[in-house]
Amino acid sequence: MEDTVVTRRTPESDSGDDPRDATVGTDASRPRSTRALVVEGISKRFGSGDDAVLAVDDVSFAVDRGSVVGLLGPNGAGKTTLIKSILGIVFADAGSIRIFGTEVGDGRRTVYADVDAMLEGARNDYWRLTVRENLRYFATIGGVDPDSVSARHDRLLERLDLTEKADTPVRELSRGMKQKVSLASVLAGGAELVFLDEPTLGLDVESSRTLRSELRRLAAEDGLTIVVSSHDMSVIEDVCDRVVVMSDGRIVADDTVDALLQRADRNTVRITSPDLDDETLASLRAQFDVRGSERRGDSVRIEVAAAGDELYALMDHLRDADVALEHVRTAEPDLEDVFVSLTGDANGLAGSAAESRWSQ
Ligand SMILES: Nc1ncnc2c1ncn2[C@@H]1O[C@H](COP(=O)(O)OP(=O)(O)OP(=O)(O)O)[C@@H](O)[C@H]1O
Repeated sequence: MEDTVVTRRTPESDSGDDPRDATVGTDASRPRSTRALVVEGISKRFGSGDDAVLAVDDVSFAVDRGSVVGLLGPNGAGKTTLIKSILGIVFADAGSIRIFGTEVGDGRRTVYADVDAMLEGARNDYWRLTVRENLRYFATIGGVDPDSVSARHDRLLERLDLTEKADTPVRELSRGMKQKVSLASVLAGGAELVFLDEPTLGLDVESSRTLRSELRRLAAEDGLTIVVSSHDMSVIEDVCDRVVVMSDGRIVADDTVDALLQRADRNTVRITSPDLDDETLASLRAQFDVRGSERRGDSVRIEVAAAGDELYALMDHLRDADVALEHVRTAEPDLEDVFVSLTGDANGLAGSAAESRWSQ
């Protein structure tokens, strides 16, 4: 199980001895870094010569304790390589990583004591063991006496709607339930920093909602620090305080969800009409920011980004061109718009998320 980090952090390893890590001194002998994670100048190249791929290119960012940070990027942007570098599964070529103030990479596995991960939407749970046995197992290999955290396990099972299945072998569960067991297992040992790659993959709407609210609660009430990677923008928008966007191995944005949304300050208008012929479309494109057009039966549907006055001008233009408006809808900009404008990638997104705002 390469994604299971098993060692315990020792008091001396939590020294927070780098001045760049702010510390809070609840106990003078054991200052706690307010940074759960500091990544500086990480680079990783795979292969050599013409076949070389610079998967991660001089990446730096930091994550505060108790915050939820989203890691976004199109396929191949370098997210998994970055997370694996942080976890010590992949060895970076350059840069440094500090976890709770302690440098990774000097052989001290203890730095990973309070870190755990669910990679690529799954975890190697033991399918022959029951749900509760899995939680106890992962607590044990995390260095925790499972009896001492049984109340925590009960709460996790309850929050994730798994109580009724607590004594059922994992192999008998649905895919969505297995996914929730994976998450519960990651949290079973009391890790303080967790990496979740596509945590809602395969979950139905209700389970996804439950899991999102549980992640928010764990961060807000238990001080858990979460780095979550997903192609589903609605998950990121819902759960994360901050978003780090990667493209071609580099960070192209690192900001709060609200600040990122403000970058996309223009609404999108979706207009359907049978009169949107090639000539009219060309005149619209010359004057407005037409984001797309699509034939739908006898009509054409276009999407145009337009703010206040632009919207009036667009409507005037359509009236002057005798374009009958069959259907008009506007949508607020969302994280997907920001993502596409930052990375130029509209394909790596969850289709349902891309369409959902039009039905709101
Ligand atoms: N072990 C490897 N050997 C060679 N190339 C690799 C290896 N792992 C990743 N890469 C390459 O590094 C780049 C970044 O891949 P990575 O898996 O980190 O991206 P990602 O953002 O996680 O993508 P996805 O969203 O598809 O999971 C890609 O071009 C990928 O092909």
